[in-house]
Amino acid sequence: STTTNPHPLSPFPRSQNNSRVHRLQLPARRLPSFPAVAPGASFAPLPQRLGMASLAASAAAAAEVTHLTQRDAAEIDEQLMGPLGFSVDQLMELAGLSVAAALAEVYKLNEHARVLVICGPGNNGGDGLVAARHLYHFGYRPSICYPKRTPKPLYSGLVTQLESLSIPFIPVEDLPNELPREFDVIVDAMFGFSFHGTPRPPFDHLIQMLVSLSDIQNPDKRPAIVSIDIPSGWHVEEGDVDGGIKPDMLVSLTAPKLCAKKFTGPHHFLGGRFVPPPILNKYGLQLPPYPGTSMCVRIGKAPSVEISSLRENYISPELLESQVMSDPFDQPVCVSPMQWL
Ligand SMILES: NC(=O)C1=CN([C@@H]2O[C@H](COP(=O)(O)OP(=O)(O)OC[C@H]3O[C@@H](n4cnc5c(N)ncnc54)[C@H](O)[C@@H]3O)[C@@H](O)[C@H]2O)[C@H](O)CC1
Ligand SMILES: [K+]
Repeated sequence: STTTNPHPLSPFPRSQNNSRVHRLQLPARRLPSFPAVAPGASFAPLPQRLGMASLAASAAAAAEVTHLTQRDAAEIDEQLMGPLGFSVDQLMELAGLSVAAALAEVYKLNEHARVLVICGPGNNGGDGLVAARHLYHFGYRPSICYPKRTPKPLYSGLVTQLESLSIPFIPVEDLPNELPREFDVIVDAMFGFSFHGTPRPPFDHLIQMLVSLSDIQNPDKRPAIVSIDIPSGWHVEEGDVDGGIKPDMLVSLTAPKLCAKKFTGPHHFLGGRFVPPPILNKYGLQLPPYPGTSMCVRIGKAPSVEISSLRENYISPELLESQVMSDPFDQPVCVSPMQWL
């Protein structure tokens, strides 16, 4: 045999005949162990091929999506970036792309081009920087507020990339008083699952600013707030315990954290389509399947679609996202919106 000894950190155990077994086994933390994942399918626990009749079952299953503790979220991150071979840059790129894709699904370019991304000092802020770059390439006009920059090559590289696109960085003290007039969407990328305690300056002020915005009742008179992974300032497990931000949209990454159970806004999405079976199995994750090649999937029920919006833009997907199956030949029968007109 030409095989050599495995690297000491190799995740692949030797099989008896001394060849590498390309299946990483992490010790199970929890009971459930799901059947093998079908090739090309993201997640085994939910039915991979849902017909029209099983849409109700799908909605019910959405209610059973796994919610992670703060500790498990951090542990999964460590395993992805340790024995599972990912780099932080890779995961952040996919996380940020998921956020941009989810935002673009809900807040269409023609009405929501002006996006302010407020970035914190950690990886949640990094996700925001990546999302801003993708939004730019989707045609949006992002601006960034990044008051506490992290002096690591990953972050300075992301800043350089954004500067090369002439994306404005707005110092916190120069943020316009009249945010609703200046922006259509605000992305909250301040804190994710490592947040603890109460926010320190200048984030206390920035969070208060978003709280005041979410107090404006008429959604047409204020920018929509999109939180990445955790609504910043919320307790990662308890949720909004202190009159915090009420985002319109939450994009959970990898899996929702416990605080997401308290999210009552209209748009909850899951992103971070990179979770491999060893993590799914070890943590017994129940997650919805991603449709087709999408980087994000809606969790829970979509708000009802207005016929007028379909008439305006009839080439939009004809199905609610939650109805779209991963297999293009397995879509439920749908009446074209043009036939309704
Ligand atoms: N596997 C995944 O799902 C991935 C998710 N990603 C994103 O990363 C964040 C978690 O990133 P992390 O760097 O661990 O932490 P945070 O961004 O939450 O912030 C840490 C940062 O904040 C400071 N801090 C903590 N508490 C406070 C406070 N009360 N006041 C002020 N500052 C505070 C702390 O000192 C640190 O500097 C996750 O949520 C996802 O968004 C990855 O991008 C990809 C993998
Ligand atoms: K956040």
